[in-house]
Amino acid sequence: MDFLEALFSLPPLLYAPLLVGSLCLVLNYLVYSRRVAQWRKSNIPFLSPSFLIGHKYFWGVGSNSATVVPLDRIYRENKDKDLVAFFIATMPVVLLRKPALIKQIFAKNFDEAFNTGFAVSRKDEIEPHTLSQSSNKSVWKAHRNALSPLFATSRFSGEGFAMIRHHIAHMSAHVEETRLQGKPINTKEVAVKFLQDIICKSFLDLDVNSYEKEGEFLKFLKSFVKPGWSQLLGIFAQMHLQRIPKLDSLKLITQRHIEFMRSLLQRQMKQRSKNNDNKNDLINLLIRLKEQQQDRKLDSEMDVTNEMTSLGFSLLLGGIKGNKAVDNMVSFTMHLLSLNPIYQERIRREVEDVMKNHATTEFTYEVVRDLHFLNQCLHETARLYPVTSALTRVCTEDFSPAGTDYNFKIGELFIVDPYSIHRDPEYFENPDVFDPDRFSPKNRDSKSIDAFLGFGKGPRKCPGNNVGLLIASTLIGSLVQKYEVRPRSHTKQMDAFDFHPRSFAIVHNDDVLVDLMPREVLTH
Ligand code: HEM
Repeated sequence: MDFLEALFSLPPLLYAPLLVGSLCLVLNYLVYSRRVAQWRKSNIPFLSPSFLIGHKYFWGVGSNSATVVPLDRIYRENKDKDLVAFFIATMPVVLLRKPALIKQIFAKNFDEAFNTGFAVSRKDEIEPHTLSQSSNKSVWKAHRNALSPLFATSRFSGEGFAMIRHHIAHMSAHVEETRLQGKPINTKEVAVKFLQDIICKSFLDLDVNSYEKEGEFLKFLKSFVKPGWSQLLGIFAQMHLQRIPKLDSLKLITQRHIEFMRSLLQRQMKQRSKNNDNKNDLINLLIRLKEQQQDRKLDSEMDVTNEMTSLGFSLLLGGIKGNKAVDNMVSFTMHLLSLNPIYQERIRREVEDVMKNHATTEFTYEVVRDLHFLNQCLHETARLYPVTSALTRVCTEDFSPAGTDYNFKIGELFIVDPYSIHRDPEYFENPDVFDPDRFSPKNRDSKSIDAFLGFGKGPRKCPGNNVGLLIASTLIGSLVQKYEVRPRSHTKQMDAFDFHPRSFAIVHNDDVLVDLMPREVLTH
């Protein structure tokens, strides 16, 4: 009593924070103890929370370490377990360690663990309906089916590749100009521009001309991708406070984004109808959808404008994440090739041989499709530097995976850390070494196939991976054919401490610069 009296005799400015702080401590304690009791009952091994702020390894995240660093430490310290639960701040998570259990939950128990955890308030018009964030299985299924023809790489065969060749010429001119000015090549910048131009043209029929002044659309794209504190907070809030309506500024897709996307799609559709073109892209898909509006029974939660906008965002956000994945893949591969000239030479020989087989001297769809060693290099990069530090699923129904005695309850958040699994010697020999031959058909075994998570797992795995690989192969193949790639900014192989500390994605903290030496000069 004396204590309370003393407390309330303080000025409110002093005692209010003390009261709120104490209340938070009590709430935290309740959250922790309830969940720990549930894990104990469900046979899930767990790590007790450190003093009030979850697991202590995460305390440095965002300031001096990337998310993957604490995840990797927890993964390595719990070798004897299939899975281990702990808290990231007050957020309880279950880290799945074993590929067999991951496959079981992500594929066989798909119906019980469908959500990715980024599901947002169902009241939002657009975000809950985009592919990567969808928490409604029937909408997700319909959208994935509708979009699947757009992810087929055969779309780029024949005349479809002419557009890509046009962008190869554009990119090559830009790279050559930079080189002649004596400057290094910024691999990420080259990849982003190449990709952006191709993805926007092939999906939205939009010429964004990334090499020219940054237009309205590129500014719009950029607003999604900058890793910063607000993005980190937004993602955390999204995973943590799913039922609480979020401030617009913390949403990934804000009202401003929605309005921009709606008017962009309408403009493109109008233009298409006027020109009477028939292309196999998103714009045609939306026109067909609109035509079917009368006789089609739309999901009651959505009208056709919202459905079209969310399809646009599905592609764009997937494409942006994909863009990020592809530009990362390209710049990490260029980094690794710059340190391993022997593999550059093998790519060069492969390009020459494949072109000869196809009786051509230029890149075509068929040439790129047959660059198998280059494809192995890209997979090996995705193994060493997977795009995300956490694949996630949320338990949507109570279940026990077959053959285990774990009982998962609704709301349990599963995370998988591809970086740690990919660097576990149990699945990949000499895991820190860049060795593209481990992905050759001869060397691949079911153990490493199950453990490879570069494109995700189960029905929600990446639908755009082949498009991404095709674009990355075209870019790298055409550069390596002409130039020898030498390291400039990163002269040793990067590890987790070179990653951006405020990004959930595994991205470089600095630009990756290389020098390009023309081969004809070198051979003289
Ligand atoms: C080649 C580089 C790429 C990599 C490494 C990559 C990686 C990934 C990963 C790890 C996921 C999460 C899968 C899971 O949770 O199981 C994902 C999902 C997704 N990706 Fe990609 N991606 C790439 C390219 C692309 C491209 C180019 C696009 C689109 C044009 C794209 C569209 C998507 C979409 C829409 C999803 C969400 C799927 C769903 O939830 O149903 N990706 N990607």
